[in-house]
Amino acid sequence: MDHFLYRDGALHAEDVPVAEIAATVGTPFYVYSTATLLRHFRLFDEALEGTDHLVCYAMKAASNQAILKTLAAAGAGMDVVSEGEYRRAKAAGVPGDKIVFSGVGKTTDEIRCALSGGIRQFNVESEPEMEVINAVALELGTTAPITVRVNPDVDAKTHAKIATGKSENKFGIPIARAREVYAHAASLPGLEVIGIDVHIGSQLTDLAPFRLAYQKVAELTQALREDGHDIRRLDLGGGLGIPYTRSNEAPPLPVEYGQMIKEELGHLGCEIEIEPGRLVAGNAGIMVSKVIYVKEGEGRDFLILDGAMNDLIRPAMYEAYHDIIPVVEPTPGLEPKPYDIVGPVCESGDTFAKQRQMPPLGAGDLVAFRSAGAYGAVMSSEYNSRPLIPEVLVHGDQFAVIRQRPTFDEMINRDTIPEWL
Ligand SMILES: Cc1ncc(COP(=O)(O)O)c(C=O)c1O
Ligand SMILES: N[C@@H](CCCC[NH3+])C(=O)O
Repeated sequence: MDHFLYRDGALHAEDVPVAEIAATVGTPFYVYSTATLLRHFRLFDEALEGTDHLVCYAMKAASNQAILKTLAAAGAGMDVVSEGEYRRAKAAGVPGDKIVFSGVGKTTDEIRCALSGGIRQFNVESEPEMEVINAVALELGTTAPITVRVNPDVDAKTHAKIATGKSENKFGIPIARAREVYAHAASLPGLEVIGIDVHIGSQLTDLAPFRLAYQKVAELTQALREDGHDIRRLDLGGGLGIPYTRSNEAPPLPVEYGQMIKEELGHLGCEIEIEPGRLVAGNAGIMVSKVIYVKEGEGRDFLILDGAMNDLIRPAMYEAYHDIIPVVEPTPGLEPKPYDIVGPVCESGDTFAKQRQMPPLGAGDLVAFRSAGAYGAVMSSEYNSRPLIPEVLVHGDQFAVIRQRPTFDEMINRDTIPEWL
C-alpha cells in the first residue's frame, strides 16, 4: 500500500496534487511520501515484535537527508556501505551505535572514520579486511565490534545483477570456511566478534531462499558457540521484494518474513538485525515526467518523455518493469494504445517500456513512474549533461523540495580548467 492515489481525477501524493508539485519544481522530479516511508519501516519493526531487534534501513536505496531524518526520527538504524553514507547517517542524527557498516571493500580511511565516530558493528567481508579493521582499532586504542558476512551459496532467484548469496558472487566468505575465519578473527586483539551477517540478494519474491540461508546461519551459530565464540547478534540483511506490478503475485509481507525469522532463529536468543532498503523506500516514491513529443514511428508510436535513463536507470540496467500512469486519471472506457516509452538520451537503451498499453497521451501530459523510490534518484547521473532532477518530500498537505535541481552554471562550473588551457 502506498500514498499515491487518484482523487477527484488527479494523482495525489498524500494530500498534494502531483500536478501542483510539477508546476512548482518543473519536470522531471522524484516525490516521496512520508506516510509510506514510515508505514513500511514500521511494518518491519512490528514484524519483529517480541524479539530484541533493530531495523537498519539500507540507505543505499534512497539516501536524501530528509528521508534519513524521517526514518531516524522513527527509531531506524542505518546500514551504510561507504564513508559518504556513514556521514549522511550521522548528519541525519543517527547515533553511531545504530549504524552498521557493510560492503565488500571498506578502505582504511572509511574504517578509521567509522571507528572514531562510533559504530554498531562492521560486517566483515574478507580476511584481509579483518586484518585492516584490527590494525585500525589497535591504532585508535579501541576494539571494533564485528560480524562476518557469510556466503551461504543459496540461489536467491532474483535478477543475476542483484543476487549476492551464490558462491560465485564477490560477497562474504564461503560458509564452509566460517569456523576457520572466526578462529582467525578471535585471535586478533583489536576485534570483538559479536555475531554473524548474511545477505543473499535483492528483490526476493519468495521466502524459501531466505529460509534456507537462515537455517544455515542457525547451524553456524551453534557450531561457533561450540567453538567458544559469543554469538549474540544476527544481521540478516535486506532483500525482501516489492510488487512492481499489480498483476504480479504479491511478494511475501514483512509480517510473514518476520514470522519465518522467529521460526528459524528465535530459539537462539540472539539480537536480530535486518537491513531492508527497497521495501521501505520503493513504493514510497514516484518519478514524474512530462511527454515532450508523441512520435509516430513505423508500426509503433513513441512517447518521448523529458525523463531519461540517467534519471531512472532500472529499466535500462535490469530490464526492470515500472508501472507508468498518467497524472490525470484516465476517463473510464478510453481505449488504451500501445506506446514505446522512451527518454531523450542518445542510446536505444534509453527505453522505459515497449508496447506499453496506455490511455492516449499528448505533448505536455504528465506521467508517473510508480515504485521509483528505491534505487531511483540515488542511481541517477548527469549523462548527456542533464542536471540531476529535484527530489520532493510530501507530508500530509505540505511538500518541500529536499534536493534542488542544480542550475546549468552550477553543473558546468563543477569542472575545473587546468592552468595550461
Ligand atoms: C548488505 C546489504 N544489505 C541490505 C541491502 C538492501 O537490500 P534491499 O534493498 O533489497 O532490501 C543490500 C542490497 O541488496 C545489501 O547489499
Ligand atoms: N540497484 C538494484 C538493487 C541493488 C541492491 C544493492 N545491494 C536495483 O535497482 O534493483
